[in-house]
Amino acid sequence: MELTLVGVFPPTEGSKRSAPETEPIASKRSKKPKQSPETAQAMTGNEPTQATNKFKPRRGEPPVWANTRQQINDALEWFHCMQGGAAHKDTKCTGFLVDGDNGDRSFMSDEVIITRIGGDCLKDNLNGNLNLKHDQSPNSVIAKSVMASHREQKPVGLVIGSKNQLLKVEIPHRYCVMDWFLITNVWMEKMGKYAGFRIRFEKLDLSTKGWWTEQGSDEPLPSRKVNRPPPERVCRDCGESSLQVYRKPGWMCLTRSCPRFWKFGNNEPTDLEYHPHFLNYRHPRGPDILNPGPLADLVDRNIEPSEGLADREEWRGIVCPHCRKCIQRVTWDAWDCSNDVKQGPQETCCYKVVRKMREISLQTVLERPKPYSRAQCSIEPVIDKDSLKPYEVRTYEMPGVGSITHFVSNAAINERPNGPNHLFSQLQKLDLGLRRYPLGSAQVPGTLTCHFAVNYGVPYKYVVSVDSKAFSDAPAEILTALTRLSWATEKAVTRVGGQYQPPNELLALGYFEQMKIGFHDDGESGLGPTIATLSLGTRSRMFLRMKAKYYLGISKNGIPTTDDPVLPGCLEEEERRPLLEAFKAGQITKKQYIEKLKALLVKKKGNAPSFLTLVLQHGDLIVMHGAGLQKYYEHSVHPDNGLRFALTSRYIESRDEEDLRKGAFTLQDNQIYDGQ
Ligand SMILES: O=C(O)CCC(=O)C(=O)O
Ligand SMILES: [Fe+2]
Repeated sequence: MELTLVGVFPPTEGSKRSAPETEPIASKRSKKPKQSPETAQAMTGNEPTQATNKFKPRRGEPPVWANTRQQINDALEWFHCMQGGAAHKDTKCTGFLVDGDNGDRSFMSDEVIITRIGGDCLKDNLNGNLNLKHDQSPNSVIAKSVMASHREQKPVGLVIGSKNQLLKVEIPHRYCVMDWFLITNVWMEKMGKYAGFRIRFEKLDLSTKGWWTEQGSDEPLPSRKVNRPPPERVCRDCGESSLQVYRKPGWMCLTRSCPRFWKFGNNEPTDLEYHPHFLNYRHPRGPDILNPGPLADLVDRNIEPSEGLADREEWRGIVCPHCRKCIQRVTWDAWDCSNDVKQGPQETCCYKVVRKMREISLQTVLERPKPYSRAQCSIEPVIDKDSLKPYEVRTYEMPGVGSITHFVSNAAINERPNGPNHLFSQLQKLDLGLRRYPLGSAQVPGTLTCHFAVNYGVPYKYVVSVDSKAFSDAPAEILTALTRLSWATEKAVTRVGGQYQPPNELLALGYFEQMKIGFHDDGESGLGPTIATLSLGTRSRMFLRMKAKYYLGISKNGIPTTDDPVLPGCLEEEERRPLLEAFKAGQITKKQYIEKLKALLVKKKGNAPSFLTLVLQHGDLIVMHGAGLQKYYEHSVHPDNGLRFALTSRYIESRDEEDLRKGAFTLQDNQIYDGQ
């Protein structure tokens, strides 16, 4: 098969023509070429956008669809991509989304799509369009992966989003899988001030019409229309060959480094019209193109065993064999088509696969731990092996901020009745109601957490819209964990001279293989300054770092942090401290302080490195104490591969009687933990 790459790399020797033409082709033409059905449909890509009442009847239905990005991401292995248009795997582009803003000159016909490669853009506040902020680099991951799939003729799965304005038919769901396509051309064009990549896709299977075409629309174009490639010319300045993408104004050099790049005569083009051969040409399908197989696996998972493990496969999404929606694993024990944060009003599918967990032995999750490089630690702990024996207690003091106390467990503690081993086994058998919730701070709405959670006691912000369960209705194991957490909280707080407040809330998190909790803080108004966590199951690492706004001293939008305490280890600490002191002493005004901070910190970006990494083993307890730890710092936890539970308790202030009732509990004598 012959696929053409134009305007990006110098073509190979063989593809250069010896005698470049001197005049642009189009200027020699006197007669306007006849438009093919395809070009008549959308010649420039700037046609009016579709209005709801103008939709034409659609030929078919999408083979797979989804309401959120994460649903497709979870269910289709060729579309692992939460942001941006292009999904890639092993340095090749595997999937591509064509949604709202595809840029000027976007084009879509039944079999050909021309769009741009996303990224490197800023949003125009006036019209919401995305504009390039600099030239796109051929070395970006996305450009390289697109070029690799083009070069290797690797079919790419296309997904269309309902914000797309180029189709004449209604797109029935927010995201709909189209079909496999080939990337036939990748080239550069000027888009506003800067140059970016454009990409042409061609439907792989030309023998059938896509579901997105108009009912009764023409069958595939006759061969005389599709076997004429667009003209190609060699630039007299740079000697590189470029295809003629545009009939109007005519041929232009598409080599970015050439002085004649994107110029017709001496000017940049203003009025562009695609060359009909560029749109209509269908690249011959050679024997090298590998059949990518079905777009999705449509197996009914109910024919499989009803018990599962906690491995990665178990929480991948599946495609509903009834309605073809991508279903996420939202609850601990089921794939359920009706369980969807963004369900549409017409959705009635009740397909469900119940998967109880087969008990996983502690031994299997504890064996073969991953090798770690030395844990990062810029604070030396005070180690106490005696006073709370058999625990070893490591205290990390952060003056003015708080402290972190790590109770290191061991086999003797873990094996005791009602101890960590017993809890790990029991939590697998109980129906705790663990589920993934939408992330409040997600950049992509509808994104679910990468772990399961359930809240007991006084409601906590984590479970935004969902009620917490009362401790009086909780299984005994939850109270058993709570008493251990209360014990650790009291010991840790009193050791650093703090005031102990018994916890009244417990958040249980469950992690399957490759799940984690990203950087966050546990701060909430009314939240006490102490947070205790019991780790069960596979080993994990807890990372702590300064929040970016305190580390950099400036927000992402370039606004200086005015409540900046200038924490030890922050960026430009030596310059920021005297500035803060001068401001506090009234030597400079707030305005001057902000201006000086801006001048010092403008362009600072990125995240703080972790200053503390704690390795949490089965049975260990961690207590974070001090409101400053949640205000200025954030933490994340990455379990090794395997099953893990984390039970975290806090004290939450509330005046709501119902909430307080949920947080009340009574313990039997044998439930009280004595530290053994
Ligand atoms: O999994 C863990 O150990 C941490 C849990 C956590 O950070 C939280 O519940 O807020
Ligand atoms: Fe947390």
